[in-house]
Amino acid sequence: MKLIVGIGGMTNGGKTTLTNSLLRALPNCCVIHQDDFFKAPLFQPQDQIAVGEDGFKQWDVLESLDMEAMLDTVQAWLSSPRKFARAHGVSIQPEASDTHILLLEGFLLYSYKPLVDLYSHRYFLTVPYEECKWRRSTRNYTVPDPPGLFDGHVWPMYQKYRQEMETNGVEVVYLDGTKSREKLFREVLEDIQNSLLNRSQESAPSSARPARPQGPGRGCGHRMARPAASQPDTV
Ligand SMILES: Nc1ncnc2c1ncn2[C@@H]1O[C@H](COP(=O)(O)OP(=O)(O)O)[C@@H](O)[C@H]1O
Ligand SMILES: NC(=O)c1ccc[n+]([C@@H]2O[C@H](COP(=O)(O)O)[C@@H](O)[C@H]2O)c1
Ligand SMILES: [Mg+2]
Repeated sequence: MKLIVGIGGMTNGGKTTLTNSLLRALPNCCVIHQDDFFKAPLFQPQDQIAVGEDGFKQWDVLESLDMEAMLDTVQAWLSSPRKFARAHGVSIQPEASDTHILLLEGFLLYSYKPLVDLYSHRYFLTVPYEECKWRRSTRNYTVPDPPGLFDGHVWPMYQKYRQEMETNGVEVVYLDGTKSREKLFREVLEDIQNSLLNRSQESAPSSARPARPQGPGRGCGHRMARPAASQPDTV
């Protein structure tokens, strides 16, 4: 069984933190970070990040990422998760050797069409504008934010891509990034574990299947919904 889990959402929503915790807890789990696909490799002055009319380098647009290369990496995992795991130093747990999980983590995961239907789960972390801006001001990116980048480029691009995602009807599970790290981790871990359980029961012979629990409360999968206007960002 192969599961591709997207940990997406806004910059500084807590994606990398959550992903690292899940990576340690899930069996046979590999990760691909979208940040590794910026068209600006470290220590390479000739990067391909355009400068916009606003004067800012356009880091937060899809064209600044080599999404074809990211897709190729996902395809490599899909064609042989064992080989991929071995190459990335992930050892296969014998008691779960048929389960393979790939975490995709990044701020524009659901805006690239060839990837959108490959996810088994699409999570989307958000925090309010003020919290996002504050967290961002404490970060040290490889290329430091110039003054005004957040309000002039980062936030408007976040709003544009999220709006597009909603207009295109991409279904995501929203996660409140102001919850504690532990709470978010438990919530998502439980959700993924439930779907592993459900899938293994579905593939088992019907005589061997235990009865399923009824009603809500099985993880947070029931909150998978079309993005609605009830998810505003407080600016
Ligand atoms: N649940 C949380 N509550 C409070 N702060 C958090 C939480 N998750 C992450 N952070 C902090 O927010 C900042 C951004 O987290 P990070 O995981 O790097 O976000 P992202 O990858 O979405 O940009 C870091 O300083 C991190 O320690
Ligand atoms: N990794 C890099 O090379 C690099 C450089 C400049 C800006 N960034 C920023 O990284 C952000 C995405 O990463 P986070 O979602 O972890 O914040 C984008 O908002 C972008 O502005 C990354
Ligand atoms: Mg990150």
